Amino acid sequence: MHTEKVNIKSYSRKDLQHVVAELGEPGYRANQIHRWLFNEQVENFESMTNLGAKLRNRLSNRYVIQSCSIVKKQLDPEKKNGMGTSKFLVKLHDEQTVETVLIPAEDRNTVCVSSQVGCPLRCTFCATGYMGFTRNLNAAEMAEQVYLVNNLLTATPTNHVTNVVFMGMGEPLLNTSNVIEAIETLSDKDYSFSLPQRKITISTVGLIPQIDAIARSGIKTKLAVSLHAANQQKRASLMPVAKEHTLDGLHNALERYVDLTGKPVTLVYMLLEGINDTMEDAKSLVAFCSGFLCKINLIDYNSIVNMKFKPVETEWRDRFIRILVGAGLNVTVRKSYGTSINAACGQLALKEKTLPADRFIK
Ligand SMILES: C[S@@+](CC[C@H](N)C(=O)[O-])C[C@H]1O[C@@H](n2cnc3c(N)ncnc32)[C@H](O)[C@@H]1O
Ligand code: SF4
Repeated sequence: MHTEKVNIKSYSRKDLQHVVAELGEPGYRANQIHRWLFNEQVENFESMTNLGAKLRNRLSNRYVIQSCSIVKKQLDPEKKNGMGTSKFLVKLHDEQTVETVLIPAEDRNTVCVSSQVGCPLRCTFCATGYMGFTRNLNAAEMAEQVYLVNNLLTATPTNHVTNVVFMGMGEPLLNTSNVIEAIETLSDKDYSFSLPQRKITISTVGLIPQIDAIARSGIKTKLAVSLHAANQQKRASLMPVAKEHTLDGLHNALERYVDLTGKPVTLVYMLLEGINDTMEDAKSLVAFCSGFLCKINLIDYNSIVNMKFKPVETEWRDRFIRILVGAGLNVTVRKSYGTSINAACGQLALKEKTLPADRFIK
């Protein structure tokens, strides 16, 4: 009977322990294999020279090594660090594709990683939400998005990835265990890439049990919560998931998170004209921020073809900011990079695809 070989990269480090145990090998072999796959990034079992010919043969009879690859690049003409904001279409282990974005700045090179093919949460302002959900990415597929971009950057001496944000396609906390595994691989101190966990940010729509799980997990990454409204009714109409993961519940979870980790949370707020931008909305945001350490990151709405939302005028945004700052909050404004190539937040699924009728400008 013909059985298809499994991609060994689809296994977590723990699964690799089972793989070697089944072959009657000692546990340390799992770490050796993991190192060959993710530190040396080898493409065949023959290269795993410290395993012995017999074991290498047995592995290649059962498994294959399949990696992700970049199948399309789009570069923003505005350059920093020799490269502009760049969007990469990355082919996964099974031919599905996701988008990965490089955002170079004066002092850093940030890679925006996708965690799912599509997203099931259907936030009303996000193009990815309209793709529907296909599947979660495994840990290797997330780590490899970073390696692929890093390999391009390191072609230029002294240039490398310095920050990673899980802000690409998908909701990372619907794929928590794989995301944590990817973070552990990217930050493994024995590997040459070895990115400190504090340079990695997980962005979530605000899933309450998963925020608790992240706090308890002991990982040292940063947490960003996409808030976008501090009024329950408004938030639920923008983000359907907020009906179940309510603002009150989220506030309590963030208090617990900060208590346990000692780290502030970034609240991401996208100003949408006539929707969440009134002075009353600013005051609700101030009230939401009491009781736990946080920073506000105001972001611009990146327009999605045919969607009914509009970004606010700069003067209006400044009035909003004055209320927040006046209340003693720490506010930053994120400049949107990459809009000319549809690489900015929420634009990652944007193709020539038509959106449903309720998203058309009325
Ligand atoms: C695409 S999401 C992925 C991470 C996670 N699912 C989340 O929602 O936080 C990353 C960020 O993009 C924001 N976003 C989505 N659509 C946007 C749009 N049209 N303009 C600006 N930001 C958008 C989200 O609210 C979130 O803060
Ligand atoms: S904003 Fe995040 S959670 Fe919402 S649909 Fe987009 S990817 Fe999913």
